[in-house]
Amino acid sequence: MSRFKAVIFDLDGVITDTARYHYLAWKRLAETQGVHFDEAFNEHLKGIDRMGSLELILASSQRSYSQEEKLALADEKNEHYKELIVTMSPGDLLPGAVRALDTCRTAGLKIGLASVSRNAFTVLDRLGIRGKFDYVVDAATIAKGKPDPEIFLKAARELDVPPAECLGVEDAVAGVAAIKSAGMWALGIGDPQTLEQADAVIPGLAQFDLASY
Ligand SMILES: O=P(O)(O)OC[C@H]1O[C@@H](O)[C@H](O)[C@@H](O)[C@@H]1O
Ligand SMILES: [Mg+2]
Repeated sequence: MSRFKAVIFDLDGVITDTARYHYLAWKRLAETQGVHFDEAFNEHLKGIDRMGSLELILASSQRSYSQEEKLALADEKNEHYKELIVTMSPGDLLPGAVRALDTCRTAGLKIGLASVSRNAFTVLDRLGIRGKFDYVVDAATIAKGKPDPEIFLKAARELDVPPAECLGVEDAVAGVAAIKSAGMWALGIGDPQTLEQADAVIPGLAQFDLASY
């Protein structure tokens, strides 16, 4: 038995290691603009939507950019990202991901996906797990990205479960903040010091233990 009625998962960095591909694509883009980019800076971009991430990168640039130039740079990054994910397959599911989803299903919980990535449906299809979700938020319908709670609240509403009975799972600082401001219980994936706002933190879904939350 679980005290939750729904579990809402993030995708990138939780279910599959696309966080790595976003990192590589942003790093290349940043370097073409003369902006230094490393893992520490990337940590601030996790969970942030495409244009928001670009703004953070360009804030360190010497020059200013028109809106048209920004859209072109965002497209360039996305084309590179799409090249990186083209070979993805079910073999790219992170350890424990399918078991975690199946555990929630067996326990009778509803399962949602709250990713701000506009590539989320493509990634789910490549991983072969789209059918495991009761509801997947379409990032294109979200006005405010994480850390705003909008995406998690939308998932809860569509799943017809009150936020207080939802467990959110996230690898990003902005994502954990979004879960908490949605009034949900937050399970962090990664480093407890980085994800200090989470209610509990595990290294990965291989350690997911629904009964203990
Ligand atoms: O560019 P996309 O695929 O719409 O992704 C937007 C964001 O999606 C999030 O899931 C990632 O953590 C971010 O790194 C990424 O920028
Ligand atoms: Mg993530």
